[in-house]
Amino acid sequence: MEEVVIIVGAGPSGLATSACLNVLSIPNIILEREDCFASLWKKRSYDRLKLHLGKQFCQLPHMPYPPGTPTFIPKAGFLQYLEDYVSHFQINPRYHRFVESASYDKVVGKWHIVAKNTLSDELEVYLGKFLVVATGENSEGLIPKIPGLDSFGGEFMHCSDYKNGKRFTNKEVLVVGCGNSGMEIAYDLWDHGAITSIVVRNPVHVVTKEMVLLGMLLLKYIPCKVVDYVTVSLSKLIYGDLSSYGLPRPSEGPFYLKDVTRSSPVIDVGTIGKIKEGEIQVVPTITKIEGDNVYFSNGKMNRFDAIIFATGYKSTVLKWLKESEDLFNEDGMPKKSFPNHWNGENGLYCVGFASRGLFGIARDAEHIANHIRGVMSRK
Ligand SMILES: Cc1cc2nc3c(=O)[nH]c(=O)nc-3n(C[C@H](O)[C@H](O)[C@H](O)COP(=O)(O)OP(=O)(O)OC[C@H]3O[C@@H](n4cnc5c(N)ncnc54)[C@H](O)[C@@H]3O)c2cc1C
Ligand SMILES: NC(=O)C1=CN([C@@H]2O[C@H](COP(=O)(O)OP(=O)(O)OC[C@H]3O[C@@H](n4cnc5c(N)ncnc54)[C@H](OP(=O)(O)O)[C@@H]3O)[C@@H](O)[C@H]2O)C=CC1
Ligand SMILES: O=C(O)C(=O)Cc1c[nH]c2ccccc12
Repeated sequence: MEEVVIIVGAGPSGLATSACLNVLSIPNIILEREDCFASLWKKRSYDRLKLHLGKQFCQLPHMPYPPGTPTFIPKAGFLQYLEDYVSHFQINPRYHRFVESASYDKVVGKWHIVAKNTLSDELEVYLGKFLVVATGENSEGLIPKIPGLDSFGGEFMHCSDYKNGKRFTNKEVLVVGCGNSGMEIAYDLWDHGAITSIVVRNPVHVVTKEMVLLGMLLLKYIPCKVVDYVTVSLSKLIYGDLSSYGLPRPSEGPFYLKDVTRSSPVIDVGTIGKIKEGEIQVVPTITKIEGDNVYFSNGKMNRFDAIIFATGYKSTVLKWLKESEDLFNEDGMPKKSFPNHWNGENGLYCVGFASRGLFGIARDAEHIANHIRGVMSRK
């Protein structure tokens, strides 16, 4: 099958790119390994998830949210928006297509893509002048290697498999990782009556969603240093010094760190209050696991029924994309820094790899579609 543009992945990134190309009347197809679009949101995220950035930072190109949409949109509202987006722009991803390899054929000047049809188990070949990688920064969950994890007697899972705390009532549960997933899942577990602990191994910024919204608006007019000063001051005012609870603040500011290290500040959903009340325990790094017992770097030990690893994700693009040295590093993330991260050679692009959430995705998609139009009009 031959197409002008082949997009791999039907998450918000793939959908946004397809919409921008459709608006420019540039033919394109999306190949998606799952049976639906936005599979991360539909299948691999917990029930209580809400968008944590204000709606103005979460819209895809060419379609604002309808009037009356709340500032912070729940998962179901975001999925409804995507449903409307897909039907409005007549996007029809090809589902059950697991892309296994993509390489550039210099002789014919086209990308040669092999996808497994997971329904028929047959391999299909697609040819495209342009290839857009939209498989995301969260393609696979990361579980760290911890000595003795294999011996753990209870249940353990990555947070992408966690839905809610219903079956953990009265169970001793350890959450590993204090990013936004870990912190919110710890709250959800507590809310369902689990005896909850969370591993925090490094300093972390704690903010409210309103502070992030204010910060994002201010960043348009004021230098990052000043915005960070305002944000940290507000955080100190609201949360105080959390180091005695095991949550010291980093010395660098939250927006600076987001920019430089890609790590997001924790947007508190109530977890901090529960930590202060002693309802959720903060524990340091795990040193080893023996059976049901987990040992920590402070020499203490506790038994747990379950462990939820909220320890981040990885990109899987290097598993299938050959000859991508100019665009991706060995972690499958862009080599070039923002804002020049999205454009490779031979018609190769990536969308959604700038760790800038949905507004970063919208920006990449528009750049890519316009660039493809430019290349096509020069030929
Ligand atoms: C829990 C969570 C909450 C988030 N909340 C927000 C938020 O509130 N606001 C915000 O701005 N950002 C948020 N983000 C960040 C980001 O906006 C989302 O992760 C977003 O879904 C990324 O979109 P994407 O299309 O790049 O990747 P994904 O949504 O991960 O989509 C990638 C798609 O590619 C498919 N795929 C992968 N490999 C292959 C292959 N080999 N062949 C075919 N298909 C493949 C996957 O099945 C998937 O459907 C959140 C991230 C997470 C993990
Ligand atoms: N809309 C929303 O409400 C939500 C948004 N998100 C977003 O999704 C993305 C992914 O978030 P998330 O899933 O939290 O992943 P992150 O990568 O943001 O966080 C991973 C966390 O795990 C910790 N960690 C990693 N390895 C270990 C280890 N071996 N032992 C202890 N701790 C460890 C990291 O700590 P360290 O810093 O020490 O490496 C970090 O705190 C982020 O951009 C986030 O903002 C996620 C959830 C909800
Ligand atoms: O959910 C995330 O972490 C995102 O990538 C969205 C985002 C972009 N810039 C930010 C700054 C503070 C918190 C979240 C984000």
